[in-house]
Amino acid sequence: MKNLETSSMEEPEKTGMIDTWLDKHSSIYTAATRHAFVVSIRDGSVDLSSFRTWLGQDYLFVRGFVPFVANVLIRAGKESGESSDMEVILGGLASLYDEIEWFKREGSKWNVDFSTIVPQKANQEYRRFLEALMSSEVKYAVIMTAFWAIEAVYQESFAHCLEDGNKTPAELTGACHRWGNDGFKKYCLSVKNIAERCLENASSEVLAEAENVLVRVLEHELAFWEMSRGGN
Ligand SMILES: Cc1ncc(CN)c(N)n1
Repeated sequence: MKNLETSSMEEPEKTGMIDTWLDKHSSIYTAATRHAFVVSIRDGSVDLSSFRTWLGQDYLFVRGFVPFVANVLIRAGKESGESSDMEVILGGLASLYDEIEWFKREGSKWNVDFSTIVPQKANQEYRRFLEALMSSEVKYAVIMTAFWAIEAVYQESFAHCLEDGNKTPAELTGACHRWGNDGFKKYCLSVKNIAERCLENASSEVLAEAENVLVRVLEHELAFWEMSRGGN
């Protein structure tokens, strides 16, 4: 993913609520970021019909994710109090244009006709969840936590496919680089730092809601990988 680094300065990683929650919910976090489908890409044993299923379903997901990120952007403009939030989110939104174009190229490469694909249950449920998060009742700190988790699962998963010792097939490295690259990692860290800043000032009710939403994102991500591995 390109154009996501808004500054050449390294952003420090802070320990805060999100890391506490990831420790507490480490089994679902690991399940979402080291799923058998991802591991099969890394070890080269991936079933290409599963990859094609993932590709088609994720294309549909990303089209639903665009309005979600646009909603986060609007909220950042109105509610954040930090002007730099908007730049970070705008960078992410802009890169989704490239992402959709990338999906279309991959669709042609893998003979996946997106116009005939219908969203499977896990995809529909995830998209419904995103729609509910767009409600104005949902606090900025909560939506930012969800946004970070959605991006971070892909970053962690695909970066794993590029780590030393991988046997990722050459024709799949493009997908892995899209979310596993360093710029995307830094972007995720910027989003995490925004979420952490908001959580520092949040009430106990908002903290409980953010923790719950974080776990629910991880569950949806896990179900999405499971759906992909199901193939067809
Ligand atoms: C299901 C899913 N989750 C996250 C991402 C990363 N934007 C994605 N493309 N698809």
